[in-house]
Amino acid sequence: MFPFTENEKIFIRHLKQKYKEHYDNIQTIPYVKDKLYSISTVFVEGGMEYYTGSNWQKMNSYNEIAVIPPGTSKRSFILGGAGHGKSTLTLQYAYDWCNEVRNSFSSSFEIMILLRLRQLVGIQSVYTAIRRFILPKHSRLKEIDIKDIMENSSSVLLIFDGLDEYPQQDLSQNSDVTKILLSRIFPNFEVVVTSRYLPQHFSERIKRFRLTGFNEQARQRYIRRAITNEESKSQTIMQTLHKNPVTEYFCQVPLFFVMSAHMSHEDKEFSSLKTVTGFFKYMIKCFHMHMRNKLDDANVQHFFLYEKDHRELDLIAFRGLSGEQGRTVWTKEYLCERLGESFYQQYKRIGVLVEEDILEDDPTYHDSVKTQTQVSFCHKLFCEWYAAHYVTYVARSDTVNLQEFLKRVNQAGNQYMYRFACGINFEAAEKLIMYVKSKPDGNKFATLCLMEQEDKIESFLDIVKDLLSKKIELHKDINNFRQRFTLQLLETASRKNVSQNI
Ligand SMILES: Nc1ncnc2c1ncn2[C@@H]1O[C@H](COP(=O)(O)OP(=O)(O)OP(=O)(O)O)[C@@H](O)[C@H]1O
Repeated sequence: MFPFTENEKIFIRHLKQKYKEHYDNIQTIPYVKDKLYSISTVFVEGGMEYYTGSNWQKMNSYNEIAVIPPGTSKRSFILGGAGHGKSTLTLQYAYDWCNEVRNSFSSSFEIMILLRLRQLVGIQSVYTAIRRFILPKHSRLKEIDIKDIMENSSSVLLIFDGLDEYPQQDLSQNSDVTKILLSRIFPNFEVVVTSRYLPQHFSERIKRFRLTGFNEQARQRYIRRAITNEESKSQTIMQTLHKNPVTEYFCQVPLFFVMSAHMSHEDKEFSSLKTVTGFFKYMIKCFHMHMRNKLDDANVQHFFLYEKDHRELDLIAFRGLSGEQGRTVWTKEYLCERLGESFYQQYKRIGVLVEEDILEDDPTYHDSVKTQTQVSFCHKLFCEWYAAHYVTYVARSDTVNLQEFLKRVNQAGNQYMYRFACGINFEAAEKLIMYVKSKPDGNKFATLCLMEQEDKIESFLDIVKDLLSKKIELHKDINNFRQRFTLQLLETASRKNVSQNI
C-alpha cells in the first residue's frame, strides 16, 4: 500500500512482532498461566460513546473513532473507569493494524505506535521509549533511524495507553509525550490516549470518547467466545452471576465480568460474595490457593505467611500511587531487594506481579545489548488493593493526619484504593469516610465506601432514608457513575426490604 524504505520495513516488522506478543497472550485470570487467549478470540465490543460538546452519544463501533465527532482535532481521549477495557481496546487496534483488517480505524495508518505510559519512568524521548519497549534487542535500528522514519512517514497513529499511570502525568515536564499531547510536536499524527480521567490541561477541542462497559449481549457474547459454546453451560454462568448482587452489579465492568465469569465457571463458592472488597479478597485467596495446590507440603507454611504478610508490598504499592513521581512499574532488582527474593518469586508465580524485559537505559547498548526486567502489578486494581492495606495500617494510627497522608493520591484515579481500604478494616474506614466526606462532592463517594462494610446496615438505612426523602432523578444516561450508584443503592434497598424499616 505504501512505498516503504528498507528501514521502514524492518521497523514495521518489529512493531508487528511486539504487538502480536501482547495481543496473543491475554490472561483472563492472572494465575491461570497455561490458558492464554488471543484478542481475536476474546474481544467483544462493549459500549462506547463520544462527547458532542454538550452530551454523550452512543457509537456503533470502536472504529467510528476515526469519523466522529467531526472536527479537526487529531488528539482523542478514550476515557473509562478501572477495568473498563481501555488497554484491551488498544490491543484490538493493534490487532487490526497488524492484520490489516478491512475498514478498521487503525489499519489505514502506515505506522502505528502503541506505548504503555506507565513504563516511561524517567524517559523523555518517544524514540528512546520505542527503542526500549517495542523493538527487539538485536534490532539494527537506532533511535535516530526511528526518528527519521517517523518524521518522514505520511500517516502515523500514536496510541498512549494509561495517561493516569504516566509517571509525569502532571504534564509539567518537557517530555515528548507532553509535547505530542499538546500538539507542540507531530501535530499531524493521529494520537489516541487512554485514561481513567481527563486531566485539566486539555482544551475543549480535544475529541473525547468513553467506554461504558458490557451490557447483557456483550456478556453473553463473551461467554460464548471465551468460555463455552454450550447454551446450557452459558446459561448456568449467567444465572450464577445474576444471583449474586455484587457480581451482577459489577458485571458491567469488563474486568470484573471476565474474572467472575471464568471463576464462577470453575468455582461454586462464588455466589456468596457481597462487596467488591469481598470479591477481591476471594480472588486473591484463589490466586494463593491455586498455587498452594501445586506445592508439596513442606512449602505450605511458607506460602501461607506470604499470603497474609505483605506489608512491604503494600508500602511500595501505596508509594506507587502517590507522589509527584508516582510510578507503578519497578525494576526487578529493586523489588527483590525490597521484598526479598522468595516473596517476590511467590507473587510472580501466582500472577500478581508480572515481568517484562526491556532494553536497559544505556547509551552503549548498540554494542552490547543489555536488558532489564521491569515489573508491574498484573492490573492496576491489584496495586490499589495492596496500597489499600497500607492505607488501613496508617489510618488506624491515632496521630495520623489523613489530609497530609493522602494529599498526593489522586482520588478520581484511585477510587478503589479508598473503597478497598474501607472494606478491609472498619476502624480505618470510619476515619477514611470522614476524610472523603470532607472533600468537595464527597458524600456520594463516602457512601460508596461505606457500602464496602457488609455489616453497616444501620448506616445504610440512614443513607437510603435520606435518598428516598428527596426527589430522585434518573436520566437515560445510565452509565453515569453516580446514577449507577444511586440505582445500586435502590436495588440493594429493595433486596433487603428496607422500606419496612424506614
Ligand atoms: N472489550 C473486551 N472484550 C473482552 N475482554 C475485555 C474487554 N475489555 C476488557 N476486557 C477484560 O477485562 C480486563 C481488564 O481490561 P483492561 O485492562 O483493558 O482495562 P483498563 O480500562 O485498561 O483498566 P485500568 O484503567 O484499570 O488499567 C482485560 O484483561 C480483559 O480480560
